[in-house]
Amino acid sequence: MSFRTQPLPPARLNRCQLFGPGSRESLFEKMAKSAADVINLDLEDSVAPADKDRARANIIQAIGDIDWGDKTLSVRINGLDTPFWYRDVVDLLEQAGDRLDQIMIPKAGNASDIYAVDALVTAIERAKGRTKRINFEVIIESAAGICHVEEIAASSPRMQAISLGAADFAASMGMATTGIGGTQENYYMIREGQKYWPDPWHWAQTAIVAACRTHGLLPVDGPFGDFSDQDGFIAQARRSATLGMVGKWAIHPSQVALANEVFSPSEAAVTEAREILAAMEKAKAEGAGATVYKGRLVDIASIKQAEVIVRQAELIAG
Ligand SMILES: CC(C)(COP(=O)(O)OP(=O)(O)OC[C@H]1O[C@@H](n2cnc3c(N)ncnc32)[C@H](O)[C@@H]1OP(=O)(O)O)[C@@H](O)C(=O)NCCC(=O)NCCSC(=O)C[C@H](O)C(=O)O
Ligand SMILES: [Mg+2]
Repeated sequence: MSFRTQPLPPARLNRCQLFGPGSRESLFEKMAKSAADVINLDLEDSVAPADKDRARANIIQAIGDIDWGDKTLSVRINGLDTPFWYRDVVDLLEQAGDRLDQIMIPKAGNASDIYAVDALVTAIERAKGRTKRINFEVIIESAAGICHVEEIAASSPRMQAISLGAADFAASMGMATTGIGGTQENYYMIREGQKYWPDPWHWAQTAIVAACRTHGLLPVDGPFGDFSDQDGFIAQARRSATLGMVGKWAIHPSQVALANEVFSPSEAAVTEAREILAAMEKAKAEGAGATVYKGRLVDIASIKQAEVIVRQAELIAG
């Protein structure tokens, strides 16, 4: 164990990030009224090139006009490989009000990408006297991004969260699929004639979780494209939660409640976590570092595991 203690991530809910194209302003009020913790207004891939200017103007207007409640409000800018991203940053930082919390940087390939956006944001904040710091969230969705995920996580004090973008990630990796997240038909094992489908996203998710946990960020699972497949969404979200991710994107309103449900610990889980903490308090008072709870070992590491669940429950309770 390093002598450095692992930093805690930002103490805010991030169970569901609801996306909507900046060019569909009729969706904005509905997004604001949804039960998502984070709203992502999109300037990137859900907006056609010809609509970029209009989408930017819509978003800047909506940031000030709409009551976003206590949600985290984020705008996804265009990638650094496009001619659009600098105008996104300049217009947002010069014209949008203080309600904007975060910029999402897509297709990050290395720490220098974040540095470039940070330099521009910092200059505009100073020039315009913006006192509220704009935070960053990043999407890992390329081979370069996953190779450099740890340096990206460490790249700026503005960093709050990293998501996996399964669609662009699959394309960049040359994966033989057009599915966005979830089980992939041809990714299977055979044992005694039975097919079994492992999770092709597992390793990338785990790398993101490790980088985020090392640097005190929120690891988030990205989109699940087939919004008619609720069971598929839940299965993917449960796997992500088990691996340490704190939430998942919704690309349709029908996915919001599913994400909130999966990433909120159940009453039974919270009760059990509190019971483990109580059992360990008792053990400590008796001079023991381990004890038995419901027939199984619990020890000092179990305290930390239980605290993860209790902390999340406390955040939800407000
Ligand atoms: C996917 C959609 C295009 C579907 O839109 P639509 O056909 O209008 O859906 P429905 O008719 O089923 O809508 C039912 C009602 O819900 C409202 N609605 C629809 N979408 C949203 C939304 N995003 N937020 C809030 N409300 C929404 C409709 O207006 C209907 O309302 P009503 O008539 O009052 O009943 C659309 O959902 C959509 O555009 N989704 C977001 C797409 C997006 O932002 N994509 C970008 C993120 S994913 C990505 O980029 C990939 C990633 O980067 C990677 O690489 O993996
Ligand atoms: Mg993408």
